[in-house]
Amino acid sequence: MPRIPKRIRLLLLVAILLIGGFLSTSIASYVVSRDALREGLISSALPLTGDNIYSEIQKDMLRPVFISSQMAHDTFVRDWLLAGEQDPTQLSRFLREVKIKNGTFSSFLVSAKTMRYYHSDGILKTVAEDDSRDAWYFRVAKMPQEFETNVDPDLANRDKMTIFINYKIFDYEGQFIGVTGVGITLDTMRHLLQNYEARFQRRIYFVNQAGQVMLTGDDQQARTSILQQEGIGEVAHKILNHQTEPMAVTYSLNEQLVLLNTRFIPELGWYLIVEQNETADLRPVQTMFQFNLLISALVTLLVLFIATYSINRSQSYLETLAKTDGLTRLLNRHAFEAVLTQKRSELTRRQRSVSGILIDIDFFKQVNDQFGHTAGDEVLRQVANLLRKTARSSDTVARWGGEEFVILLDDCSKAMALELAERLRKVVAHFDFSLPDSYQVTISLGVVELLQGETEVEFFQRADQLLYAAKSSGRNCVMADL
Ligand SMILES: Nc1nc2c(ncn2[C@@H]2O[C@H](COP(=O)(O)OP(=O)(O)OP(=O)(O)O)[C@@H](O)[C@H]2O)c(=O)[nH]1
Repeated sequence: MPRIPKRIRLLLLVAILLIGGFLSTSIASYVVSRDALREGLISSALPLTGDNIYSEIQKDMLRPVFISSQMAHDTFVRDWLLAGEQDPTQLSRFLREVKIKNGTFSSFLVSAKTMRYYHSDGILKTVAEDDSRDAWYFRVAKMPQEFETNVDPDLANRDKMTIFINYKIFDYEGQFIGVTGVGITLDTMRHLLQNYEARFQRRIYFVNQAGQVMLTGDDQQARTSILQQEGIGEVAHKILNHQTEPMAVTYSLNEQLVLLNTRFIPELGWYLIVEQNETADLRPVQTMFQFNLLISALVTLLVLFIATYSINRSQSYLETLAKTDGLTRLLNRHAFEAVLTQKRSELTRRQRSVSGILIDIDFFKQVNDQFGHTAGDEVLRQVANLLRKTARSSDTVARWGGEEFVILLDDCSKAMALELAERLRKVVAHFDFSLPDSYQVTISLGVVELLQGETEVEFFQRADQLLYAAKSSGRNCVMADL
């Protein structure tokens, strides 16, 4: 397996740390927000809707109870019953008045003596104990409490589902003499549900104790049982077996979570169900999550870009530092050797000449001794500058060590190298180094051409010998082999 460079490994590590960090905080904040939202819906929003609807229902139910109570205590009603139900039109008129005045759907009275069922248009029927549709009357006649609320189809109104307030009538001695009351349709409640559904984007409906859907905001909705419905069917038993406190239940439908709050409404004998699919509410949280991820990705890219840029910069700075001679800013010996190695390998592949010039400042010790080390350093810097300026840009100029320099001339014959060496010698010899007593610095040079198969050591040995020869010949001169 190829080794991954350290720099790439570092960048990978930074990327993994950033992505890991960002991902974990984004996911954690998403989960916290989602749970808080879910918790808010379950523990407060949905129960609150249930509470509101329940209190509105109670409010709506109180008025008919009050009207029914007044009817049951009306002296005309009681006197009319006790007088033997003489003129039914009188009672029908009374019932019609109540109905119109209070805007109820129907009004009725059943006499305990004659078993006649009166309504606003006259006598509807005679109730019979064996008729299941009249069972309500016999239940009310026997019940201990004064009134009840009952939901039944209205016989007088094409069997429309109606909430009846059944109020018992007693004579002045407290004897039971009949049942009266009013019926209100479920339309008011349906409007209530529609209103809440539109306002809160929640589904609100009633089911009876057998699980059958009794009333929804939408009139057309099928009256199926929740026991048979997909999703809610799983929790239907739990809902229908609970009649005390409001209860929160969740179920999933089409891979989405539905949050549900249910409460039993004793006045109706129905369960009020408020449910909400959390997906719509979660959308802003999901959008925020996606936005977080986008920002994280951008920040990660930016950090990686800055890190790559800084690493590259500091790396190239270190590389330059490692290759450069601190005093003269020329290449150092180590870097020069690398260039020479490369040129040698190229030489074997391509037919071209590579030459070298070894340069030494004459009597440099004297410069140091006479003018001090600082002046000596300045001379080194100036000689380096002269070499750099005079050589071609393709030539490699380096400080070989101490007061010695070397130039590698690519694609350059010995003759051309000799020419350059001579030019260098003259440039230095004529340069004003601004030393006291008009002291003139000179250089000696040895010129060699790199031979095929020659080692670096051999190459430098030959150059060194020529330089030595130049020194021996009186300095300030160039020596090249034959
Ligand atoms: N100021 C300064 N002096 C240096 C530096 N490096 C080497 N030298 C000095 O350069 C001098 C070289 O002296 P030698 O090798 O005796 O040669 P030379 O005096 O130049 O005499 P020839 O080479 O025979 O002409 C020594 O005194 C070193 O201390 C440097 O970086 N700065």
